[in-house]
Amino acid sequence: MRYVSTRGEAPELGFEDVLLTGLARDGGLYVPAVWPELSSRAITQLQGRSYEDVAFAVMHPFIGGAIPDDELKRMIGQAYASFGHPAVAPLKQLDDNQFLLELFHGPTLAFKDVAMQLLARLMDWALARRRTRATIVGATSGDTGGAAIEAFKSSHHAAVFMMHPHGRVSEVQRRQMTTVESPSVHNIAIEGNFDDCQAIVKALFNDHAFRDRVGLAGVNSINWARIMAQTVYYVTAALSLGAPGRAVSFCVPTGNFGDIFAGFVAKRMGLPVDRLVIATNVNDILDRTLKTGRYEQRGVKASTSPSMDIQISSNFERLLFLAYGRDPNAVRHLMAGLAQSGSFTIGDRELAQIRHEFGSGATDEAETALTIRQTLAETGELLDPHTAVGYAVARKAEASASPMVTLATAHPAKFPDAVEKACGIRPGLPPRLSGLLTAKERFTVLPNDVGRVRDFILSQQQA
Ligand SMILES: Cc1ncc(COP(=O)(O)O)c(C=O)c1O
Ligand SMILES: N[C@@H](CCOP(=O)(O)O)C(=O)O
Repeated sequence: MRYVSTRGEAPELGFEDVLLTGLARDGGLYVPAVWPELSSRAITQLQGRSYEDVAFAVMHPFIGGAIPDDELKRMIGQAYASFGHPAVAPLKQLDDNQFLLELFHGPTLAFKDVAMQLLARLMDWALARRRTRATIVGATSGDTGGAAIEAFKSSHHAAVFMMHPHGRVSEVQRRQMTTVESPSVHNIAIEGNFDDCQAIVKALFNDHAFRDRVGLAGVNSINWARIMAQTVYYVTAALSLGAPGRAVSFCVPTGNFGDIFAGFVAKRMGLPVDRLVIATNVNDILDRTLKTGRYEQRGVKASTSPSMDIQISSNFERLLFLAYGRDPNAVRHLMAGLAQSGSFTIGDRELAQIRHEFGSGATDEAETALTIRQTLAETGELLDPHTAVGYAVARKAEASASPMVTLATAHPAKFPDAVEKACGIRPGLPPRLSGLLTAKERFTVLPNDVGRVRDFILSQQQA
């Protein structure tokens, strides 16, 4: 499989290079040059198979011959062995037509574990094979950071520098990052929001001298392998609900647009997906974009679903590339507009195409809390605020014959204050995390300044 940049000015790469490269050298994001096909026959053959078997079948075409089959199977097996549910991503029925896809059974209780547990193994394997080291720099609004640190904390080949917005993640999320004791883990609290952190990551990738000097790598959804691994659970969910004979819709709590883009990839491959519904919190840029055609940044508002407090959705660039017929000139033009004025307008034809594939909806804070309360009363299920945003939108989405699956992206125990305030119940952490709230924290506060972050990374590497 070959991969191309959305901005068309970086070299085409194979899977292993894409895995270790992160952002393309032209500032774009890598996407496969063609979509592998998941035929009806192939989907039928996956019925009744384990998560690990489906993962191998779905991901193999993206990896091609880059990793021997037995090695890939071993890494998939190890990645999901630590999950607290044998199905890895179990499906739960809430109502006649409403389902939850529980993606929080991994070690850090959020959907990020699903891809990150595998990504760390793939990257370590590739780095060991090349006898080289990587410096991972990431940005998190709360969950990517914890998942990455957990997955890479024992890596012999990578150091992790993770930036989170200072004071804007939940205490559990922060502590899952800052209490991990490992010489190769460095936490940076940026005096800014998630968009600032992500902008610093991209600026460091675009500093080619720095990038080459430290062997920069990415574990955000910039990295194609993250999207690839997230595609798998759309397939397992659809299989459970009757694919290939029955189409399924998905409603996805959305921030950086990586998770729902993975669903779009599954659809492009041939999975019978009916609607893909983008659910946003008060940071509703994507909902507004779908309704008006104008992608327009406004200030990030802090919410009870902090992981979705994002205004610049990195992966939307991948969708634009596809909507514009894989035209990198169009993407460069739109991204230049975003950099200059904080906005761009999508062409009528392209907007119609996007609307054909995606629906959208937004919820405010009151509706999120109400959804937590009502869902508990009606079904006994305790939702985290991100999942509640998704479920609120799923229930409002236009009626469709297909089952609607909301992605349950985090465990409520990661957001005990918000959940307790909404419904009076304070969810407790699992026993294995009982020491989290008293463990010693380590992090460095830095201003929202790429130069200061660069200097910090270099100083830690020399130390
Ligand atoms: C719990 C949770 N839900 C939803 C999202 C949004 O996912 P994405 O950024 O892939 O759109 C995130 C952050 O990524 C998250 O941590
Ligand atoms: N919500 C995310 C933000 C980063 O998203 P990613 O999918 O690009 O890693 C988080 O929790 O950190």
